[in-house]
This record gives sequence, C-alpha cells and structure tokens, in this order.
Amino acid sequence: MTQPPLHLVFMGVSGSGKSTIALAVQERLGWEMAEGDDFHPPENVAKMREGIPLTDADRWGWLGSLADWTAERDARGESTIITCSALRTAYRDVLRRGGEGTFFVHCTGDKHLILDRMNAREHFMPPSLLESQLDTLEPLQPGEEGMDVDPALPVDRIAALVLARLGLDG
Ligand SMILES: Nc1ncnc2c1ncn2[C@@H]1O[C@H](COP(=O)(O)OP(=O)(O)OP(=O)(O)O)[C@@H](O)[C@H]1O
Ligand SMILES: O=C(O)[C@H](O)[C@@H](O)[C@H](O)[C@H](O)CO
Repeated sequence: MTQPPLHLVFMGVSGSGKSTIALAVQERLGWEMAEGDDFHPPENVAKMREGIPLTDADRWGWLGSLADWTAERDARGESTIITCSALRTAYRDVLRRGGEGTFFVHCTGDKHLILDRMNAREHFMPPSLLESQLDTLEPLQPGEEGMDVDPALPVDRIAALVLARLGLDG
C-alpha cells in the first residue's frame, strides 16, 4: 500500500541548526526540500538585515507560500522537507495546511551555543535578533505532531534520531 506523504518542517529560532540538520536528513531521504529563507519577500530580508524583528503581519504571506508549496506536492503524493522558524503555534497552523502528514522537528538548545554559532557564520540574520526570536518562540504543544532535537549533538546523530522516530531508518 502507498504511504501517505510526510512533510517534515525543521523549525526553531535563527541559528538553531534547521538548515544544517534538514540537509542531512534530505541526503538520506532524497525528498524535495525548500529553504524557508528563500521564500521571504525582499522587504522581510531587508528588515532582518537591519536588525528589525519581523511582525506577524510580515510573516503570514511568507508562511502561506510555504504551505502552498507543500500542498502542491502533497496533492501529487510527494513527501517534502522545509526549513522555517515556525516560532508560534498559529504559524504552525498555517504550515499544517500543507498536508495532513506535517511533522515538526524543533531544533532547540542552549542559547549561548546558538549565539556563538550565529557569530561565527556569514548570514543576513544578525545575532542581535536572537533575543526577539526566543521571546516569540512557543515550543511544540501537546497535540502538535513533532519532536525536539538538540543542536549540540553531531548532525549525523540528530539525523539518525529523526529517521528512527519516523520509522524511516530501516
Ligand atoms: N549539530 C550541529 N553541530 C555543529 N554545528 C552546527 C550544528 N547545527 C548547526 N551548526 C552550525 O550552526 C550554524 C547555524 O546553523 P544553520 O544555519 O543550519 O541554522 P538555521 O536555524 O538554519 O539558521 P537561520 O534560520 O538563521 O537560517 C551554522 O554555521 C551550522 O554549520
Ligand atoms: O523571524 C523569523 O520568523 C525568522 O527569522 C525567519 O523569518 C528567518 O527566515 C530565519 O530564521 C532567519 O534566517
């Protein structure tokens, strides 16, 4: 019997390892992947670059476009992977419109580790925005399909934990 499509969303604050971990999982599964950063309108990127936190109003259209991308593939029976901060439950509600098989992998760990990694990389997102990201973050609530992973672990280990949880490691 064909399995219904699964849609993995790697979520968490900026610098928490979403893209790095998602890529490791993508390499193992081969599913089509979308990087949430690439779906932002230029105004959003300009704001972040200037160190101004995005508002709900800035985020709705962006989240909707990611849900649409997922829904298109869901309709074709294809599984997907996306990276998206998805900081609030209401934002995740939008992403869940992409398909019934939506599953969140929340990259969550030590703030100082994340800040050190943000300071060490080249990215439009300034480390000064980490605090507002953490203030906005609502962790996964009971009833939301998903799991937490700790970016302090090696990437391969995290990818293995995700695949094991989903029963895709066989
Ligand atoms: N498990 C890990 N072990 C070591 N380094 C990691 C790990 N996960 C991520 N990193 C490093 O931490 C930095 C931030 O990771 P990454 O860019 O994947 O985060 P992100 O959540 O996608 O960020 P953003 O949302 O701002 O794009 C990168 O330099 C990455 O190489
Ligand atoms: O405010 C947000 O919701 C997040 O910052 C995302 O919009 C960014 O895409 C990303 O996490 C930064 O690289």
